Amino acid sequence: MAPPTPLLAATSVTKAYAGVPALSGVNLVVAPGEIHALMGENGAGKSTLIKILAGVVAPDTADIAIDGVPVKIDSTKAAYRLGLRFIHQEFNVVPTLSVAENIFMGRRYPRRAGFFVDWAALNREAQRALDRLGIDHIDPRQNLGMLGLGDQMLVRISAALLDDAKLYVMDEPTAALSADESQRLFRVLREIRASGSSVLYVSHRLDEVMALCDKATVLRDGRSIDSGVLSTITHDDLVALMIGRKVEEAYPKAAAAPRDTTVFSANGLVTPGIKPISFSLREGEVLGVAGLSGSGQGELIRAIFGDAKLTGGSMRLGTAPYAPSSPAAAWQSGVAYVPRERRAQGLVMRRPIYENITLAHLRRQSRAGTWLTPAREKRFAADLGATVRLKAVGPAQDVIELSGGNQQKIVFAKAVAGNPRLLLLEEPTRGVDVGAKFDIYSIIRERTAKGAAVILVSSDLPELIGISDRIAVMRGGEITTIVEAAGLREDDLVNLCYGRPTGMVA
Ligand SMILES: Nc1ncnc2c1ncn2[C@@H]1O[C@H](COP(=O)(O)OP(=O)(O)OP(=O)(O)O)[C@@H](O)[C@H]1O
Repeated sequence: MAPPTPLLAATSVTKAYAGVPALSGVNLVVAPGEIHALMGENGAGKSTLIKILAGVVAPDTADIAIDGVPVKIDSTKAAYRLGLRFIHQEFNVVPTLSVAENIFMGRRYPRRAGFFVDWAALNREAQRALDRLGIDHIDPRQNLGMLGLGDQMLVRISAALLDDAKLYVMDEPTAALSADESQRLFRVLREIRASGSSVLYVSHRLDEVMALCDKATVLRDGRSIDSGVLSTITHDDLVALMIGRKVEEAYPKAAAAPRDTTVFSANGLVTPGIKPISFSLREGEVLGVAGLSGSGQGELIRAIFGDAKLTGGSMRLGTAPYAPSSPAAAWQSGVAYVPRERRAQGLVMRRPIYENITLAHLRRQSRAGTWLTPAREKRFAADLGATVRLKAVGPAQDVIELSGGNQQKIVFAKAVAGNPRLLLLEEPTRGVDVGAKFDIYSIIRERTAKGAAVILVSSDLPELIGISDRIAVMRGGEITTIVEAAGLREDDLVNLCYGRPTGMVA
């Protein structure tokens, strides 16, 4: 029997940026009614390929057919008309508009008398879109900007699901979602598959891909390496295809137990987003922070980083009182921060890599008595880049030209460069490929071996359990419990996040 006509066939896709190839003759074939994973390490070319399908980036060459018919995708409108829907990592939303207006963005609003916007109908339709994902905690009338990142992602996904399409393209949709929200998304994606439409799914979370997707296409260095049915390949072989080497995927163990010296303590800390919080951290200790999105994790980190108004309580760093008036003051005290919104908070996008890495350390470096020359800065950045396996043309390349995962590696490299005493990490491996992820864990271990303490906020539960010594669970702006990470099961942690007893099957 002849194979069915592919829903999407993209062949010989080539794209170079300023002469540097990002894609070299890539092929991607997606059948109707399948969830197809697009995989590859950071900088392999996944986003470039997706942007070409979305009509955002013009390819140098590409033959694209939908349902066997050759098409030209030269604008986002053309992609939309062809039945393609995109949910990107860095999405375009208008925070000052309502959830409903964002869901209907780019579409015709429901109208009364053919002229006036029918707001009631708009909100009703938006609610229907949210219902599909089982979302009942978001009011379509509230401003999108009031929502956390995870909820904003849910709104975007709801918008893409508003009308039936042929192919839904999702770039790391679960990176900002809680475990429960991810499960709801997967249920909808399976419904889409059952209806005969398809999903092209990009994720660095391999377990998720193995459980959800039918087939995968693997890119490496801008070339299609292989493509096939996922049930016929092992997890380890898939990693080896992506990275080109075997990767040790065990969470590195700490060289020694945390020492008894206290590095940091919070005593009754209160801000507008958190209720009194107290805990202390020892030298070499990693404290994980778990919780449903918007439970106060971000507020806690910002309070420690001098970026929130304290209305009560106090902190100590080592033996001295610690009350940073600004993030700059926190850096100066030896507290470093890897923010989750790297574009907004972590990077100066239109400046070179070396400036981004050294920016925060300028004073410390020049105070050491040597001039901070560009050559020295570049050398420093190149060394740090190598430790996180940065894929870039060189340290002088602008950050905006790097792939998402490589940008995240720079934020991390910048944070550890100054040998901080306290390292605040929010989703440090979000968007980072499996090889570099384990390099990042090793660097965390190196720091703790030298006595640094770490606070790790992460929605990746295996990571949280694998790297933390203890895990603080947050709910409604307070720490409800702190548990030992060793031996903790993922579903018990999920139950704790929901305030349910452990041992329950979610
Ligand atoms: N605007 C640009 N200018 C120059 N080079 C670019 C530009 N956009 C992407 N590149 C380069 O193209 C290559 C592929 O990047 P791409 O973003 O497609 O990777 P990716 O597979 O999506 O990675 P990630 O998993 O990190 O998101 C990278 O080497 C990147 O630096």
